[in-house]
Amino acid sequence: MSHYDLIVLGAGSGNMLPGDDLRHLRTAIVEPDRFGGTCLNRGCIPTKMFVVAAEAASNARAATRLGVHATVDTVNWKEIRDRIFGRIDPLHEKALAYRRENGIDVYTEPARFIAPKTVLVGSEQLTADTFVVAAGSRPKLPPIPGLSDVPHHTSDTVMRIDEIPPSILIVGGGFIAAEFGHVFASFGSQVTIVQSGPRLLMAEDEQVSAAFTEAAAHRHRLFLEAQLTAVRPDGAGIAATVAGPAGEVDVHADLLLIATGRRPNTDLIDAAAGGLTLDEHGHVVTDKEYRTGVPGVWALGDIANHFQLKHMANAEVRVVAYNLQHPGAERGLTSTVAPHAVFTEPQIASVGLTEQDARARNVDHMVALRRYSDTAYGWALEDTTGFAKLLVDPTARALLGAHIFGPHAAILIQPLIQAMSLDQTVDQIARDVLYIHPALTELVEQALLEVPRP
Ligand SMILES: Cc1cc2nc3c(=O)[nH]c(=O)nc-3n(C[C@H](O)[C@H](O)[C@H](O)COP(=O)(O)OP(=O)(O)OC[C@H]3O[C@@H](n4cnc5c(N)ncnc54)[C@H](O)[C@@H]3O)c2cc1C
Ligand SMILES: NC(=O)c1ccc[n+]([C@@H]2O[C@H](COP(=O)([O-])OP(=O)(O)OC[C@H]3O[C@@H](n4cnc5c(N)ncnc54)[C@H](O)[C@@H]3O)[C@@H](O)[C@H]2O)c1
Repeated sequence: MSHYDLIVLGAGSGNMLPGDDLRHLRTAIVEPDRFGGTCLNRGCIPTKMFVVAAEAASNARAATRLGVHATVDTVNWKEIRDRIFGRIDPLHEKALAYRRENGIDVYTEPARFIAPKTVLVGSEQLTADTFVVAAGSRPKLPPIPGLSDVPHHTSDTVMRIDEIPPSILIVGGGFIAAEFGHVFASFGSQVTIVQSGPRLLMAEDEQVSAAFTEAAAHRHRLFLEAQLTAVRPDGAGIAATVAGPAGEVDVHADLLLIATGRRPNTDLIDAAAGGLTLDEHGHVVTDKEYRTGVPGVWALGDIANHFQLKHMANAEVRVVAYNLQHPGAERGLTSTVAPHAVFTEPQIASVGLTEQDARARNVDHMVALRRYSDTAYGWALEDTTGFAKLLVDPTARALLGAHIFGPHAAILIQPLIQAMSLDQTVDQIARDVLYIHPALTELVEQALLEVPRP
């Protein structure tokens, strides 16, 4: 049995916790897989590196409408894949060696609680005064009859395949379906998406979700309000029965990708044996300062929250690191504004309330909308579908939510996130700030100017 001041379970976001300020603590990190966790190894980073390559192919094809006649001769998947993972894979060994060189004990088998503040790692029992539980989440597999008998992928494995599949069937209509649909379609695959809901990206503002679903229908074969009721081997690929409003349809695909959400790894760490309380979705329950119900045990990231976003996990690490150093003066996140982006085509970014949220919660609101095509740079781009939509409190004239659908949405939304976080009014950010002409940021300025004045 070894005892530590601090044990961190999971070296995804958890690996950022032991910094200079906590160097005096005798620390262990338990990570059975790769340092960097989901985001670095099989999430944000590699997906966006594939998206960069997808955009290069997609932009080359789209340039024709501007009079630039380029063709995409070949997409060399192996070259793209090996370049991406050739950059990512060495980082694990470096991070692990760095931790060990700096006096941190690293355990490379999974941990599971056997009692509050006691974990079993391999055959070794570890105890600590302080635990930070950051063991993340993993893909959830739906109960599709026949699934265990056919080859299938999740986001964990699909980026390591050897060839671009001529056709791909994606089950699910969320972030991962939208991003991988874009990547594989840009690389020449025929993409079919089977989504249980009536639109793709159902959690987005309904106008964004509807516009994206319409755009996706031009690129992919879509089955909405549909389920896979059976799947079986078919040559080197699979055949699936898709049941939807139009009845049952058989679909063949060379590759099957399941993207129906993720579940927290609380079962893997036996959170219950550790005395941790779980919510109805299996997440560890914490207070606003990220304390669990067990004194000295903290939890952060995907295992503890519903955001499932890396910038939220990063912010939580900073808060927990602060709280470990300031007993009695703990704090929560300084901003409760949680933005996100979907790196698909067209790009999507969002912060705050959607219009359907505002209606459902009876929140008094005004809506302002500006199209890309009505701004100078959007006009130059000849964009036909993009828009920025704002929800505004008519009394406080503060932003309640912002949703952008179109090129560079993830960057364009940043001043609006700033405004919400810093409690600026729409009038301040519309009129007290200069926007560079004719940059695309004028979309944000002009959307703000569309907000009705009292
Ligand atoms: C395909 C994909 C794309 C994404 N893209 C984005 C994006 O663009 N932007 C964004 O903000 N977010 C994105 N995300 C979400 C983001 O990756 C996660 O929110 C983030 O990585 C969560 O960090 P975490 O530290 O909580 O978990 P993780 O990074 O998953 O780290 C948890 C670690 O715990 C380890 N672990 C598991 N079991 C045990 C155990 N028993 N004992 C000890 N350790 C254990 C795991 O091996 C893992 O390394 C994406 C996710 C996916 C799947
Ligand atoms: N850009 C980003 O920030 C980014 C990118 C990728 C993933 N992520 C994170 O990863 C998480 C997981 O992504 P995801 O796309 O797997 O989940 P998701 O929760 O975004 O979407 C899951 C979708 O699958 C559908 N679905 C569920 N069961 C189904 C079934 N049996 N048949 C057909 N459809 C079904 C749901 O209607 C939903 O639309 C996200 O919540 C997100 O936080 C973030």
